[in-house]
Amino acid sequence: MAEITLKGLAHSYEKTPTRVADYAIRQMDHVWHQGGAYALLGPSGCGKSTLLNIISGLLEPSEGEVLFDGQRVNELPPEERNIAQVFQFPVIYDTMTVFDNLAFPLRNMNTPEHRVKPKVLEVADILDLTPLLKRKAKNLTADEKQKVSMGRGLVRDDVTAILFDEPLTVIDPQLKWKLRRKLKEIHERFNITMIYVTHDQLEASTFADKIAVMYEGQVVQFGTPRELFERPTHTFVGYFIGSPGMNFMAVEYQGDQVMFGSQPLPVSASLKRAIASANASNIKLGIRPEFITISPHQTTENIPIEVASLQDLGTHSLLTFRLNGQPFKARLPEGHPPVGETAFAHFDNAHVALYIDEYRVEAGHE
Ligand SMILES: Nc1ncnc2c1ncn2[C@@H]1O[C@H](COP(=O)(O)OP(=O)(O)OP(=O)(O)O)[C@@H](O)[C@H]1O
Repeated sequence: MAEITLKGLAHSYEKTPTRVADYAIRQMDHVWHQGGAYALLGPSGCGKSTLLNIISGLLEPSEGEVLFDGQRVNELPPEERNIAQVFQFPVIYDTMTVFDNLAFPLRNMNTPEHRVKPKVLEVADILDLTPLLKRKAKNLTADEKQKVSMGRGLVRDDVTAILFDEPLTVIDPQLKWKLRRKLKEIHERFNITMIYVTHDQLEASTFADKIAVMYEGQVVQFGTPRELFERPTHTFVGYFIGSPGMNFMAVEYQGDQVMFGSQPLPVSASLKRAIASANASNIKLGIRPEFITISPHQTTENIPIEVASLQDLGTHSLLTFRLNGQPFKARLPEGHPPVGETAFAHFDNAHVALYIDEYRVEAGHE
C-alpha cells in the first residue's frame, strides 16, 4: 500500500537556481491516495516527467520530501520503492520470449520458479498475451510490446503504484482506446495506485477518476474531469480543458460599470461588487463557449459582436466572433438558426467566472 505525499517539493536542473523560472517543479504539496486512478495532465515542458521521475526515484528532488505512507523515501533507490514505471517506448528484452520478459522482475527477486509461472500466466491472461508467451519479444507489434512492459510492472506483488509516462504514444490510434480500457480494468482488479501522464485531456478523463493539471511546474488544479470543466480554479485549466477552451476577458471597473475595453458588460450585481472591490489589476472573466447564446436582436442583456466564421461540426456548430478586437468561440446547438452579420451575444451570468491574478474567486450569483 502506498499513499504518495509530496511535501514542499521543488526541483531545478540548475546547480544554483536563482529565479522561479529556473525550477522545473515549483514548490508544491500534493497527495496521491492509495488505490486512486490519477492522470497528470499538462502541456509539453510543464514538468510531468520530472515529477514522475522524482516519485519513482530516478531523480532526486533538489528541495522537499517524497513520502510513501508517511515515510521519507528521498534517499531510496528506484528498486527499493515498489513502484513500476511504464515509459513512452516499451522497455523489454527483445531476445527473450514474452514469458521470460514477464518473469524477469520475479526471477530478479529470486522468486521460486513454482510461484513465477502462475503469476506470469495470470498477468498474461489479463493483458491478452497468452497466445504470445512463447514468441520472442522482438517480433511483437508496438502495442503488444507496450502490454509486455505493463505486464512486467503487474507481475510483482510488491508493486503498490504504477506510473505511466505517455504510454500510448507509439500505439496506433484505433488500439489506444482498447489499451486504455485494459488499464482501467487492471486498476479495478488490483488495488494499485496509478498515475498516468499525458498531454491529452481525452486520455486523461477516460482513464482517471481525478486529474492533476500541471502548468509551469505546479499542479494548478486537482479534480474530477467534471470539476475541471465546470469549475476551473485557474485560467490555464479553463483554457486547456474543453474543446475549445474557455473564453477570457481582461476587465476593469470604471464609473459603476464592468468594462471589457470600451464595451460595458451586463454582469450580475454580485460579480460587479466583487470586481469593484478587487484590489488587483489582473482581473479576468471566463466563460465557456457552451454558455454563450447568439441572437439577431439586441436586448439589455446582450452585446453586439462581429461575426467572423461559423464551422459546422455535425452535432453542433462553432461560431468565432470578435468582441473588443479579441476572438471568442461560442458553441451553437444543432439546428441553431443561421447567424447573420448583425448578431448579439449573451453570456449566461451563472456561468461567468471571475479570475483574479489567474485564480478563480467565488462571487456568487444574483
Ligand atoms: N535532464 C534535464 N536537464 C535540464 N533540463 C531538463 C531536463 N529534463 C527536463 N528539463 C526541463 O525541465 C522542464 C520540464 O520538463 P519535463 O520533461 O518534466 O516536462 P514534461 O511536461 O514531461 O514535457 P514533455 O511532455 O514534453 O515530456 C522543461 O523546461 C525541460 O526543458
